[in-house]
Amino acid sequence: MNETIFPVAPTLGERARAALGRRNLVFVGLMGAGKSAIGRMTASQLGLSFIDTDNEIERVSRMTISELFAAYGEEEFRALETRVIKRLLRTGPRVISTGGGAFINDKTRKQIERGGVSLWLKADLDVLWERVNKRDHRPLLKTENPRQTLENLMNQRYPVYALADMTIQSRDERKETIVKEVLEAVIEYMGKGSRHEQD
Ligand SMILES: Nc1ncnc2c1ncn2[C@@H]1O[C@H](COP(=O)(O)OP(=O)(O)OP(=O)(O)O)[C@@H](O)[C@H]1O
Ligand SMILES: O=C(O)C1=C[C@@H](O)[C@@H](O)[C@H](O)C1
Ligand SMILES: [Mg+2]
Repeated sequence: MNETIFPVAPTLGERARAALGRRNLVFVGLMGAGKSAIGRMTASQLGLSFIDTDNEIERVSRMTISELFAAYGEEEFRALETRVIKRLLRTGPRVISTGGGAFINDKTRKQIERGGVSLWLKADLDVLWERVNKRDHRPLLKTENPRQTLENLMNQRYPVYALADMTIQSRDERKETIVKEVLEAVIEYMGKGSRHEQD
């Protein structure tokens, strides 16, 4: 019997994986933007491993983020975060979801610029608040008016997150849809005159 073999078109994930090459894909953005949830699903589509820097920091320090802030303060936490991210970028490629403040730190942001392509998951205050107000494990939001604190962080940080290579709006939409947009953005960014084109 004659068998006809049809060429199989690569999936969106496979095309994005090829476009990414040896680069890490690094998710940045505020608490609740979806970096962990969308990052994990994106990694699975790309066939890459996934790591969340907050989880990795908790693993290596054997302390929770809240405990680290309480025991050593934010500055020490940032120094640890910088070290952890540097190591993760060196041993990729992988998908890395960063803690909300990582990209704001100049040193960490420069590392990410060198070792990865960055994607800002941008979200409105209402979306973020809806997602973060259910849990109280975030030390920076342990204030009298956490919604206002979140808004202040948006005002301070959004100009810096805007330096990321790509931006995708995180909104009340199925996670699968956001992941698809992420993969399309990677293909477009890596293909069209990105600063990583020659890598
Ligand atoms: N598109 C979406 N639709 C519905 N829920 C979402 C969507 N994206 C994320 N979420 C949910 O919002 C919550 C916050 O998301 P996630 O933990 O991924 O945010 P994060 O950016 O990693 O926050 P943090 O910086 O605090 O770790 C989670 O419960 C997640 O499942
Ligand atoms: O936005 C921030 O500065 C933070 C976000 C979290 O992911 C944690 O990294 C920590 O709570 C600090
Ligand atoms: Mg997270």
